[in-house]
This record gives sequence, structure tokens and C-alpha cells, in this order.
Amino acid sequence: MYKVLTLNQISTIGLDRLSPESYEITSECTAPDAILLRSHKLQAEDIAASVKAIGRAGAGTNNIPVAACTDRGIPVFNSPGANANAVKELVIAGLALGSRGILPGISYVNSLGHMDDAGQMAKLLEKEKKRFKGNELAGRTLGVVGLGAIGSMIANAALSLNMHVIGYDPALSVDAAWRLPSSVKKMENIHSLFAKADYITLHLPVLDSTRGLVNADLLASCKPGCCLLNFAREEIVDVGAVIAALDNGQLRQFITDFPVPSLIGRDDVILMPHIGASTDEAEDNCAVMAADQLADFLQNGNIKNSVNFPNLQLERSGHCRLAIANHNVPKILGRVLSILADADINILDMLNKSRDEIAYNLIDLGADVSEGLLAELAALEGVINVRVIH
Ligand SMILES: NC(=O)c1ccc[n+]([C@@H]2O[C@H](COP(=O)([O-])OP(=O)(O)OC[C@H]3O[C@@H](n4cnc5c(N)ncnc54)[C@H](O)[C@@H]3O)[C@@H](O)[C@H]2O)c1
Ligand SMILES: O=C(O)[C@H](O)COP(=O)(O)O
Repeated sequence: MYKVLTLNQISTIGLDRLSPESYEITSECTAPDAILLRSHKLQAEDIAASVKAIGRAGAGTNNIPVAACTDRGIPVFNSPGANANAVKELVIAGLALGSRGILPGISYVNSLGHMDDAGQMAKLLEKEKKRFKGNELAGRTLGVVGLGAIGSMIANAALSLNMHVIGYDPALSVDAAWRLPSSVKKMENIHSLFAKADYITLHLPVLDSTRGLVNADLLASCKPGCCLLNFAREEIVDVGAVIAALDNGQLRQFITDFPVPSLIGRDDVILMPHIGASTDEAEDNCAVMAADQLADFLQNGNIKNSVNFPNLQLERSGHCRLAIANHNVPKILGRVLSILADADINILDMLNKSRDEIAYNLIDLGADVSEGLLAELAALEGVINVRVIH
């Protein structure tokens, strides 16, 4: 029986993938085998020694101490693309809110509760509606920073709204490049994107290299009157610099899913409570993906969509499987194999892959391994953890 600790509300459609015969799902547990979470801020010291894997039902893993997990041989999984459509739709709504007098218009109408004559109200609204005039998105230029799962969907949607789309992504994957229509103009650097776009939308992860990326220097290069949308992460944008750019007219509007107190109460700011992925569909998709990935790791050692371990999947064969995480240095696999050979254990299949400082091995064996042999493998220099899966 595997114990899975949930640290956020996870869709039951996803949790149902973990059958009650093999999994106990609990929101309180001192020795879980795995953790399933969304945006809960997880501290390294709160990850019990028993934890073998962490599943993020969502995209961003900046709430998880990934480096500490790597050191401890714990793979961290996320759910790439599973909530991208939800974010795309909210960003399209953000573009509409940023181009038309929708929110002030609604709030004006709601302020007329004292009126009781429909005819008079209609007359007043026809007179006042000029205050809520906007502009169309068609013909304007949208700059998309980060052209991964979300950014590429937004680029496509904006093209269908007859916008011009320019994009910047210095680490674009081959898959993501295939998803992009050729009419999306790739910019060489982020400054030229800021200089050309009427609307700029951010869809990149928070990393050391992207923290504070949108700062006073970058905002100084944007087209005066530009509208900035941040549905990526709070830390990517220097809010003080955004407020200064709004005050001096460099920015016309800031729309974000990551409110902070200094932004509240401004007419030129639209704040949402981190609801980019808050749809039934996205929550179900993310939970299903995260649960399936955790189950495949716990039951088979397979790794799919890990942010710190190599992807590695091997069909099961033989009597049992060893899953070994080790530091990515020479000779460790050779030593493992010679211990197995000395114990007369036949290897039926195996796969070994590395990613940065970590290496991971799946070894299918023709016979069971003793506790003593497991301890010998675990004690090898460079081996981080060893698991036998029956
Ligand atoms: N508001 C929300 O609720 C919500 C929901 C989902 C994701 N997010 C955030 O959006 C981010 C992107 O999600 P995704 O699913 O598209 O991820 P993704 O991994 O598919 O795409 C991210 C893209 O950003 C690119 N990138 C990395 N560094 C960059 C840089 N310096 N400049 C430009 N591009 C850069 C990558 O190459 C990649 O193509 C997530 O990391 C998460 O923080 C927010
Ligand atoms: O990175 C993500 O997937 C989003 O920020 C969604 O976060 P949530 O799962 O807490 O809504």
C-alpha cells in the first residue's frame, strides 16, 4: 500500500486514478511515499525521509525545493500543457478587458441602482457610453514572451483574432517550435519585442534567469501606451518598475494574476486571484496527469514529465525491478552490475539515462534480491537511493 500526501485540494477525477487497493490518499501523514500538490509552498525540511516522488498538478514548480529533491534522489513531476487552454482563455479575456471599457462600463451600470425609470436609464446610458469606448484587438501587435504550451496557444488564438503576433523564447523546444505557425515573427531579443508590441503577455517560468526580468530598463523600451499581462509568476515582474511605468504613461495598463498590495485600487491595473488554471477541466487534466505519473513511478519506476530527472520508461520483464538514482559520475553502473553478477543474478533488461548531475537506472532481474544485497548497492559511493519493485 502506497501512501500519498495531498497538500492542496486535488481533483477527485485525478485521485480516482490511484486505486484504493494500492493507495491510501491522505492530507495528513508523517511517512508518505509521495506528495501530490498544486501551489502549496513546500519546504525541504517538510519532505519526510520516506518520500520517493513529488507530483505537481500544474505547470510551475517554483513552490517546490527542486534542487534539494534532486540531491535526495526524489523526482519532481509536473503536468506540462494540462492547464494551458484554461490560461489561454483567461488571457484572451484579459486582452478584451485591456482593450475595451468593459470593467468601468459594468461598474458604471451597477452604480445606477438608485434609478427606477428604464427609459431614463437607457437615455443616460446612451449619453454616457462614449466614456467607455475602446479599441479593437484586430490589427494590433501582441508580443508573447515564452512560446511553450501556453504561449503557443495564445499566439494561435491571437492570430485568429487578426492580431499580429511576435514572440521571444531563447530556449524554445523543438516540439514547441512545431506548434508555432510561421506567421508568428520570432524576435531576436526581448527588448525588440517590448519596442514593437501593443500588448505583451508573459508565459515563461520563474528561474534565476527570469526573476525580475521585466524591470525598469526593459519597460523603458516598450511602446508608449502598451498593455502588459502577467499570467506567469509574480517574481518575473518588478512591480515597483511597473507602477512607475504606469505613472509616466509608458504602460497604459497592467493585468495580472498575481496581485500585491501596492497594485490595489488603481484604475490602470486589473487584478485576478491566481485563477489562470482554475477551471474544472484544467484541474481534472492536471490531477489525472500528475496521479498517472506518480503511479507509474511508484509501481514501475518509470519517469515521465519530471523537471529534475531524465525521462525513462521500460516495459516490465523478469521477477523484480531495481530503480537506482545516483550521481552522474563514471563507474557507478559498472559497480552495480558487478555486485549483481557476483550474486549470480541475471539481468533481463535495463535502461540508464542521465540529466545534469543525476543518473537513473531501471534494471529488470531474473531473481529476487536480498536485503543484504540491497544494502550493499545502497552503500556504493555515488548511489543516492535504491528501490526494489515487485
Ligand atoms: N496563472 C496561472 O494560473 C498559470 C497556469 C499555468 C502556468 N503558469 C505559469 O506559466 C509558466 C509557463 O507555463 P507553460 O505551461 O507554457 O510552460 P512551458 O514550459 O510549456 O513554456 C515555458 C516557455 O518559456 C520559455 N522560456 C524560458 N526562459 C525564457 C526567457 N528568459 N524568455 C522567454 N522565454 C523563456 C521556455 O523555453 C518555454 O518554451 C509556468 O512556468 C507557470 O509559472 C501560470
Ligand atoms: O503553474 C501552474 O500550473 C499555475 O500557476 C496553477 O496553479 P494552481 O494549480 O495553484 O492553480
